[in-house]
Amino acid sequence: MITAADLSWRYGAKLVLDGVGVDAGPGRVLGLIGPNGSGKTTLLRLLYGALRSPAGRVTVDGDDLAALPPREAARRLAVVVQETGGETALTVGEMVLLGRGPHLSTFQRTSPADYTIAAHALERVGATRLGARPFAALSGGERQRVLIARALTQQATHLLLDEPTNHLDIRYQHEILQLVRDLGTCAIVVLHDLNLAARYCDDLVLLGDGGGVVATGPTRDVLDPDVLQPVYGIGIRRIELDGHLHLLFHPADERAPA
Ligand SMILES: Nc1ncnc2c1ncn2[C@@H]1O[C@H](COP(=O)(O)OP(=O)(O)OP(=O)(O)O)[C@@H](O)[C@H]1O
Repeated sequence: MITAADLSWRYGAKLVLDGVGVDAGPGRVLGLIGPNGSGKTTLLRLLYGALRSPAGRVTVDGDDLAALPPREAARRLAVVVQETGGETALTVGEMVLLGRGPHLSTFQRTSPADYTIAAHALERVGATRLGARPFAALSGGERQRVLIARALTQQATHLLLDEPTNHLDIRYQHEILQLVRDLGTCAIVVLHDLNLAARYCDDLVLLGDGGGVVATGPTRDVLDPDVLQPVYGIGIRRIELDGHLHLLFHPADERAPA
């Protein structure tokens, strides 16, 4: 469970987040959505402690994140962000094994059990065949899957992901988000694709341009065209198909009749 209240952030004079709260319950997948520049990545960084809000606080299972020793924080929070390790000389297998770091004491070497955990994680993201390749030589989508495998290897109790479907083809977009769901751990995920959010998130936080939360709550409540249209500035229709909610988008000059 991750909760946060009253978070704010400025880049210079620009107020990006103002009094933002987040409530990610145990075993639930919380999506952070909103237009470009609304502060999703900044909020995620506040939630995993890369940035420290001048006010408010973030708690992980009730403990203040700012007070957790780094190793303990890393056992609780696994983070998958964009553009990680592009210049590294590590192989994929070595990269994934780094996820065991928070579980090893200083100078302790990885054990066969650690290798098994890493191999299993690579298998879960469909990347076993990449194990011996240099990480830096992978495509964007392959890298993304390997970084998710590293997060799984970390066996943290919470997972935070920034646009994990970026670079992934349509099959892996669904497979990775289904995997996140199946893990059953508390996850917070920045997503642009509202239809992926509809399918895989239990709850959503919708950020607007003004630095605040426009709507928050169960996914079906937040993905309301009346709520979304003014925020994204595009016509939106909502349909139900095969038991799933889908959104259809219409630029202003093609607005479908209600
Ligand atoms: N290091 C920085 N220095 C100055 N401004 C920044 C910095 N990082 C982000 N910003 C600005 O803060 C605002 C929020 O950025 P952020 O990346 O959090 O938004 P986002 O919702 O994740 O955007 P996107 O959907 O485009 O990825 C943007 O206006 C961005 O230009």
